[in-house]
This record gives sequence, C-alpha cells and structure tokens, in this order.
Amino acid sequence: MQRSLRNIYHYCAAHSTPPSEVLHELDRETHLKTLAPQMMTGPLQGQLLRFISLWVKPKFALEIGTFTGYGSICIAEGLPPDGMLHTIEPNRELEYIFRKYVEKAGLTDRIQLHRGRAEDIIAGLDCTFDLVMIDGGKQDYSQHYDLVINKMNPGGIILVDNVLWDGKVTHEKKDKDTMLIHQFNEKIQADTRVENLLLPLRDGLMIIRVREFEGSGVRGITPEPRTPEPRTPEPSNPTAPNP
Ligand SMILES: C[S@@+](CC[C@H](N)C(=O)[O-])C[C@H]1O[C@@H](n2cnc3c(N)ncnc32)[C@H](O)[C@@H]1O
Repeated sequence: MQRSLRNIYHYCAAHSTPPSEVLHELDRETHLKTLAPQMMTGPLQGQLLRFISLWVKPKFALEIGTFTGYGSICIAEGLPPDGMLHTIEPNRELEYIFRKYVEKAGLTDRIQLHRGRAEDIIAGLDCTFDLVMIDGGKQDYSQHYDLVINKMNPGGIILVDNVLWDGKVTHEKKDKDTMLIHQFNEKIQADTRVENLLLPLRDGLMIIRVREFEGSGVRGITPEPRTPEPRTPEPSNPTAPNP
C-alpha cells in the first residue's frame, strides 16, 4: 500500500469505532501464528462487515473462506437474535484459533463451521441467504457466485473481497490470476439479476445486491442473465481525492 494511502487507512481506523478486545487479540494471534496474516479481514473492513450485517439483519448469512474467523465474528456480531452464520473453510490447521475466539466472543451457537470446499458444501445447505461474503479461493469466485446466487433471497447482499487484486485489474497486461478476477468483475457487471458497487476499500470490495423482481432468486426460476445495455462510463476525474 502506498504511504499516503496507508496514512489515510490509519486515519479512518482511528476515527471509526474500534474492534472489540476479542478481535484485537485474534488479530495479534493470527499475525503471530499464521504464514499469511494479510489474508485476514482487517479492522476497518471488519467493522464494515459488522455494519452491513446490522443493516441487512440476515436470518441466514454465509461466509466462504473462514481463515481464523475475523470476518465470521464481525458478521455474527451484527446478526439479529435469531440469525445464524454458516462459514466454510477447507483448511483444518487454523480451526483451533477460530474456535477459541468464537467462544471468547460468545458466538459459538451463532456460527456454524463447515469443513470442506464451498463447491462441495453450498448445495447441501438447507437455507436461503440474505447476506453472503465470498472470500475463498480467488480462482473459484465465479463458481462460488453461481452457487450462491440461486440461494439468495431477493434484496440479499453478496460481498466479494479482493476484486482489485492489488490494483492489477487495471493493468493493460494481466497475469492469469488477475485475468480471472477481471473476468469475474465483468461477469457481475453484465448480470442484470443484480446491481453492484465496487468500492476501492483495501484490496477492493464488490457489493452486489440481488434485484427484487418477479421470479427472482429462491421464489422461482432465476432467469438467465440478459445482455445488458452498454453502460456509459463515468468521466474520469483526475483531481478527485483518494477514497
Ligand atoms: C482471504 S482468506 C479468508 C479471510 C477471512 N474471511 C477473514 O475474515 O479473515 C481465504 C480463505 O479461503 C479458504 N479457501 C480456499 N479455497 C476455498 C474453497 N474452495 N472453499 C472455501 N474456502 C476456501 C482458504 O483456506 C483461506 O483460509
């Protein structure tokens, strides 16, 4: 991250409600005990997840890619009293950290961990979702999206992390991973079942809202995406401040 952006990030974090002591400890332990702590949802994005969960009030939420559970706890903190979070993670090695902090947060009966790959588990989940966080294998985003879209309630929200891929999606030449993320972003942009907002928060957060139309989502047969009207690109504004 560029220095000026890092300063802005720190300023924003310093002027936002701080994470709970449990999340602070989880952040520390994840940095001490895992090889790739940068995969963890950070404090600012975690607070956004919590806010979105509070706004959406999901009866059922889903997270793909649990890691050590930072995002799980944030989403679960925002659930209504009868809400439940399903979270999916194939890597067993970090489960002890997840369980330790979910218990410390008093959320054991609000979060259900499914061990395995999302593609093997989602179809067997007997519920529909108001809120989904897609944050598993980046090469699987498209498949994970296809699996969850038919399990969304109309008006439901799907969040997708890392969709700017360190800014490389804007490069003329894209490596294989970058191309996959770019193609995913294009696919969402063309999907008229949803409306979407790509925020340049951290590594890029795509917010997708499932449209409420007759026959959408679980209430009927989901229509195939139509060919969208070309969207007029907004004029770039080089003088605009960084977000
Ligand atoms: C970026 S981390 C998730 C961070 C986490 N959401 C958080 O809040 O800290 C990505 C995780 O996805 C998991 N993962 C990879 N492929 C997956 C798949 N096919 N299904 C579910 N999880 C997957 C990885 O093992 C890794 O723990």
